[in-house]
Amino acid sequence: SVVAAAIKGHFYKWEVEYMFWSPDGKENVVMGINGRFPGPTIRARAGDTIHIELLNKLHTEGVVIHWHGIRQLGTPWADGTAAITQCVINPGETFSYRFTVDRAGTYFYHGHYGMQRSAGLYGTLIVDVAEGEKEPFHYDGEFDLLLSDWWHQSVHQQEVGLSSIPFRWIGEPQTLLINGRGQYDCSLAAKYNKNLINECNIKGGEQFAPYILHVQPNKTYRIRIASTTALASLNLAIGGHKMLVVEADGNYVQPFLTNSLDIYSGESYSVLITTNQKPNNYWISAGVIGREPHTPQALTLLNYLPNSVSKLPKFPPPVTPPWNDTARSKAFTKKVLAHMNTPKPPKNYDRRIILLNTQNKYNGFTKWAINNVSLSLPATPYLGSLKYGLQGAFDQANPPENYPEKYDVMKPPVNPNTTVGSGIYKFGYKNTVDVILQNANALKTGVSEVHPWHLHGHDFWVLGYGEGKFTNNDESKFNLKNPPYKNTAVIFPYGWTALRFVADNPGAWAFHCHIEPHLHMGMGVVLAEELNVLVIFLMRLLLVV
Ligand SMILES: O=C1O[C@H]([C@@H](O)CO)C(O)=C1O
Repeated sequence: SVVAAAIKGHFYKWEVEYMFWSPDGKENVVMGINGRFPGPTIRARAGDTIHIELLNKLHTEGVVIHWHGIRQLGTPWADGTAAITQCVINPGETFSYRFTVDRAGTYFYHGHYGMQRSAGLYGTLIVDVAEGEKEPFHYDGEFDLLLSDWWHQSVHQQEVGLSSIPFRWIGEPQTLLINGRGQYDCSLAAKYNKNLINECNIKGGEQFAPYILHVQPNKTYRIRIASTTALASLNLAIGGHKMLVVEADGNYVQPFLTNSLDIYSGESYSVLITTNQKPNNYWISAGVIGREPHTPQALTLLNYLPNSVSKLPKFPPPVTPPWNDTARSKAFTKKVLAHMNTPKPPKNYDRRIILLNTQNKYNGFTKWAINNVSLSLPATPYLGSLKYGLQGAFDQANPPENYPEKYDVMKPPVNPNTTVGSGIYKFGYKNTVDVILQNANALKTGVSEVHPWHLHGHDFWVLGYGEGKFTNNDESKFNLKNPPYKNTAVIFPYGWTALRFVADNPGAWAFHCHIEPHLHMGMGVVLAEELNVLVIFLMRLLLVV
């Protein structure tokens, strides 16, 4: 009965529908769950089973939900990726997600069909350590911040723009949101420069009222920060307080102090702060880096009790570092190293795949391609096609594992024409795979963008980052001692990022740029791991039960 109670505790009935909402003070339509935006927070303990019965109440669209950072060990069908692990849930239909959250950490969930994440289909997922276990650090209280970006144009308009000739880019977001709350056309910090922008007239109950962090003096707080932005890379800072970074993507890291935190879409971090400053209020700000910003900072308050929240902090909000200071961003990213108890990477790899990231054209459409293949998802989900051997369901040829040696990553593509395909990379059970993500120049001369790559079903070790074209000599610089163990890693402009993972989770897994419009334009690949092993695993399970 204890077991039954635990399972019952994590049974949720969710209904997804569009609803009117004002995330930033301007009424719009968002995707809500059970009438809420963002969706409800899931909180469980490591080892627990989560069971979500998802009813699609959208009238004309399918839906799925992906549990970002949860590896789905032995449950590939619960990963929630449309056309990869499942058919979309049709309007009026219910689908049951049942999976184990095997490891404590900061995670989130989001739509993984079309651009539904951009439409607001997301929420927080926190896994606490198992009963009787302890975190490797102490804290008195906790806050969870889910960061996102918001456009006033609907995702349908955005999507039509991306797939039109001429191409219409979505542009920069209107507002940055913290826990689904932001302010458009007014600022919480207007008092510092009155002539520039209006002060927000907020009473507290509004949908766009900031989520304020109320703290007691002289305590330690854990702030969990996850980014589900559609586009923006962010830098977050807390006035007057240093942050001790202790977790990244569900794994503990070697703690390090920082004044500000870079966070790319798909990443999550935990930081510890100590409220040992003068008992005033302080600004928490998040601003755009990596792309030229046209969006004001997201703002909220660190409110030292018993101060009123209306007491203005002494200093204006922290200034976001220059968006194009990539040297600073790289230095920050390289500080993220594994905690000593993290699993170590195998010393050698069985297979190395080099993935060239380029922006190209296909019949006049603007696309992103990997080794000159822009991903086009098939009608039948890969997981089923692989299990039942449906050879006609997707391209059977393996996609290329490298790109032409003469390709100049520093220049726009000489031949910008790409191909479109649905082929997959297949791995033997427990193969150690190295992936080199190679960035390049986009279509326009002198432009190379930041792309955060996210892997489903696994964590990978980030063995290194480098400039220009990856060569075999770069391998000698790999960090095999304490590489961070993550599920999302960024590639910097004109650079490469080296990852290693063990293909030990049978299934069909998405691996893609976490920028929503980029994935939609084909910036991803699909990996498949030995499904026969899965059958064996299930048979064993049946024997045990
Ligand atoms: O995919 C993208 O398209 C635009 C630009 O390259 C063309 O308008 C942009 O900034 C992207 O990230």
